[in-house]
Amino acid sequence: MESYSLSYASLCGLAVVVAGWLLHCVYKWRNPPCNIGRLPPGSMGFPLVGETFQFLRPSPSLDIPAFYKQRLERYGRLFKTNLVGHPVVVSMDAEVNRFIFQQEGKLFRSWYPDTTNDLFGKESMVYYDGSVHKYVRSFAARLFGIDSLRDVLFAEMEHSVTQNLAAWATEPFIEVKDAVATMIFDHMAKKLIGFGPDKSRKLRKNFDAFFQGMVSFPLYFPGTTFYGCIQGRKKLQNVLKDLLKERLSTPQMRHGDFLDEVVDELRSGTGTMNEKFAVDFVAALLFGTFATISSALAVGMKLLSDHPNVVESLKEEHEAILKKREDGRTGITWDEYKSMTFTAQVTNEIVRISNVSPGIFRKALTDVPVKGYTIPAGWLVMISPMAIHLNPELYEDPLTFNPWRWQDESKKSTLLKNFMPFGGGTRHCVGAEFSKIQIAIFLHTLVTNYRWKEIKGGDVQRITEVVFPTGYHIQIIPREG
Ligand code: HEM
Repeated sequence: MESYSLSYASLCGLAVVVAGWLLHCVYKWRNPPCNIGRLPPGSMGFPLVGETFQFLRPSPSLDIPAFYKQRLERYGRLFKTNLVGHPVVVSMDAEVNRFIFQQEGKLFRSWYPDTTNDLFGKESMVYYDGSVHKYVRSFAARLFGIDSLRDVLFAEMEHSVTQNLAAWATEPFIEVKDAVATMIFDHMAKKLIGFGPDKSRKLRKNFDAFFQGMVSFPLYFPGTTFYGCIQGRKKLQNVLKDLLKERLSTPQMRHGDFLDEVVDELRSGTGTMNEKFAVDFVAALLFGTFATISSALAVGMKLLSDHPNVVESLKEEHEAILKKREDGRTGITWDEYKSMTFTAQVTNEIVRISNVSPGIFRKALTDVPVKGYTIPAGWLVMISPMAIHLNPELYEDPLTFNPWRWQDESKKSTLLKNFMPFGGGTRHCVGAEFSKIQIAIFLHTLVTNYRWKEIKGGDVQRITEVVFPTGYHIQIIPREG
């Protein structure tokens, strides 16, 4: 009896110690240390998962999700949280964002959560900084820089858009995001790795679940979104690795694609690029081109369908361009592209509302004071372009698709100052101009030759970018006359 009470007492004692230890851990989790100053307000959520599940909950409309709205009301434009185990300061403050962009490699450096690194590779472009980063950007500019865009890609994009729209017009309907993604992927798979449509479409299947992985919880077992993503990435990497190996073993054979240049670089012996990086780099470019623009254009098509007055103004601009042509030419010139003022305004509105980038991540290299708070060394900062672009103090009536807001010269510079869909500073998006051209050529060819009818789908949700849970299906119809 006595020994029973003793062991019962020890068990109770142990339970108290464990409970105390757990409480201590929870307290430490919820009250992270800050050496100087004070942390921004906010909650670190539950141990291990933080506030990840709240963060991933979509809004059932174009509006900013509740995760941001509630914290904006409670804490203001700068708040702390924990996402997938990382302490993060979320910035919805345009001034703070501009400051962070300018501090790349000084107070902050590019850093992405393990989930993103698992998807894009631990040594992807976002991993490098300083001179290696500069070198990689200049390497990408061989394909996406202004000379290549104007002299090579421009005409190719027009050809690809013309061919695809004509093919879509023979179908009862198309799902916009998927059709645009296929169009861009086919073009880019040819340019980057020399794949024709058959091989390219097989390769793209590996990307299908990929994009969701960027905003999924990193649970790696069969059946989870994250598992599907990583499997897709592995298959993709194997295809690219085998291709690179084959190309390296036959360097004398030229294919007229970007991989030729990668092979030259790897064989040059400068050592700046290695094979592992080359594979991740090409995969990221393949992904970056089609996933981003297809999402933006799907939102763009929905917004245009809902705003026929914008379509009318687009038609006016593009028909005027056709009328001005005196030589019976059919292709768009670079000068014509540069003259598409209203189209540029429409493009701005599409990227402002769609917010394709889920968030821009940086890591504080030291304790950084901002707006009366401290971002401790080692913490992440997540810049949310969406929260800026949908802020009614910066963009009047922000959920309204209004290309004319960009017309007023007196307001334009303020709008542009706060416009950050492509990031900023030394990491400004490599594909920003490519994206704008692709959208302009698409809109030109569409409104001058076709009209369209909504068939099904089109309901939207927003995580940060806008998504269509049941797709968005439209019929493309040739215009008469
Ligand atoms: C609507 C289309 C697009 C949007 C909204 C977009 C957005 C962004 C953003 C916000 C960043 C900054 C990331 C950071 O600072 O950490 C970025 C970087 C980047 N983007 Fe895009 N992007 C788009 C299209 C493209 C395309 C078509 C390409 C293909 C070439 C591309 C390639 C890249 C690359 C390589 C970087 C990394 C730049 C660096 O770290 O220096 N993007 N993009």
